Amino acid sequence: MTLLIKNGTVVDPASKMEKKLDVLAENGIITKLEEKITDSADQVVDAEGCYVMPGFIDLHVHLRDPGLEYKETIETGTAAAAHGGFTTIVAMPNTKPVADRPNVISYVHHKAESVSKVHVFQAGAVTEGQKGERLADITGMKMAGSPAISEDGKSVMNAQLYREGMKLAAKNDMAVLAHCEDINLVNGGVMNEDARSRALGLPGITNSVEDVIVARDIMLAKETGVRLHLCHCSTKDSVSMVHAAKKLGLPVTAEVCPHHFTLSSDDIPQDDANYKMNPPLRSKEDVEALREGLRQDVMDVIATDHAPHSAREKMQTMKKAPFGIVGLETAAALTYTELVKPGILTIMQMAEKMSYNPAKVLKIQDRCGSIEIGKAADLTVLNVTETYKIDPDKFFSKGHNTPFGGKEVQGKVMATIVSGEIAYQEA
Ligand SMILES: NC(=O)N[C@@H](CC(=O)O)C(=O)O
Ligand SMILES: [Zn+2]
Ligand SMILES: [Zn+2]
Repeated sequence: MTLLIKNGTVVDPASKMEKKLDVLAENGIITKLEEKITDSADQVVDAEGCYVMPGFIDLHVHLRDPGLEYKETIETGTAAAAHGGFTTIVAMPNTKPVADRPNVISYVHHKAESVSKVHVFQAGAVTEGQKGERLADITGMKMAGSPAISEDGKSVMNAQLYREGMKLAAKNDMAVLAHCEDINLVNGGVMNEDARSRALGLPGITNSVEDVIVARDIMLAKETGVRLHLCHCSTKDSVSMVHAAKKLGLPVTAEVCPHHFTLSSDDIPQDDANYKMNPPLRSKEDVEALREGLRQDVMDVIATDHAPHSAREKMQTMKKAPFGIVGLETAAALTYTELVKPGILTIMQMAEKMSYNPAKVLKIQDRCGSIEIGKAADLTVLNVTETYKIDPDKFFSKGHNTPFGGKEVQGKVMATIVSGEIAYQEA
């Protein structure tokens, strides 16, 4: 099986090369990178006028399977991933049952093998049932193929228990993907605490809800030596603390979600649960700090926190609806439109934050995350010249819960190639 991508501009974060080159893949591996490849191939993708990027890697996806398939399934979630240019995703463990043991990890991996065109890694929970009482079988989950642990959806509030979990993760060379939220400080909040929440008459979530746990988790990582990856950072002080941790040489990385660098709480037009997610949309000052943190490479990764919910759930008021919005099918466009187009990030930085850096967090950079001979042919062809409107009716995800419907963007995925095969191609 051979596949040839012609006429595109290859963006390779490993060699920092941006150059018009053809790419030949044979049996899933990149075998040629040259100006004009004349070999015949089983399939040819014309990437004229497009970027050819290393396939995007999303460290933060909720696939909702097992148990919450009315929101999403492995089939629909991974189809959405391919549609969004993602070739590898990490699924979070807050399913039903919780992914807290080897057989749930294996269930997701096996099911993905049969129904998914993209690579799927299931993260293991830190504690049994995410109850925060006893550690899950972390070593067993590593043996079942899980690269990371996470209590996403909540924080492990018992720091001693978390510290023991981190030690086990460090021993197993697993990353800890940390959702940072002090559950007591939340105090019933549903959006950022500010003038807008007061105007809407809704209970607020202060920045300290996130910041105190970011500080705690960085100190626990310092003590345990674990690789700590901070999920969905939303505050300016999170950025400062990540910066300080890096200055200390700690193995800390951090992600920002597109909605947090695109919208502030001032953009919430009314009580509409499509604007409800955790952490919440923050102040303009926070948004500015996130953008600056990304620009300066303090913030390493752009991840979606794709959190599908049913229309019925999200029709409710902000007080009642669950937290979360979908993200797989809007992330590339929002990143290009909000960050690359205005010159905040280069296209190379986009490739780093959406592919190369997440590959390093998962320690799979020997296989993917870059465009080099011998690497997996996991590639995303991105058109950035055409302007279009985001249309949730075109999503492959079951979830249509997004505040971005109708938004004009640039950055359309033309083809997603996984192991040398076309997983998605724009008609
Ligand atoms: N981000 C969200 O608002 N929701 C996530 C949970 C999470 O990521 O914390 C979900 O599972 O729905
Ligand atoms: Zn979370
Ligand atoms: Zn999440």
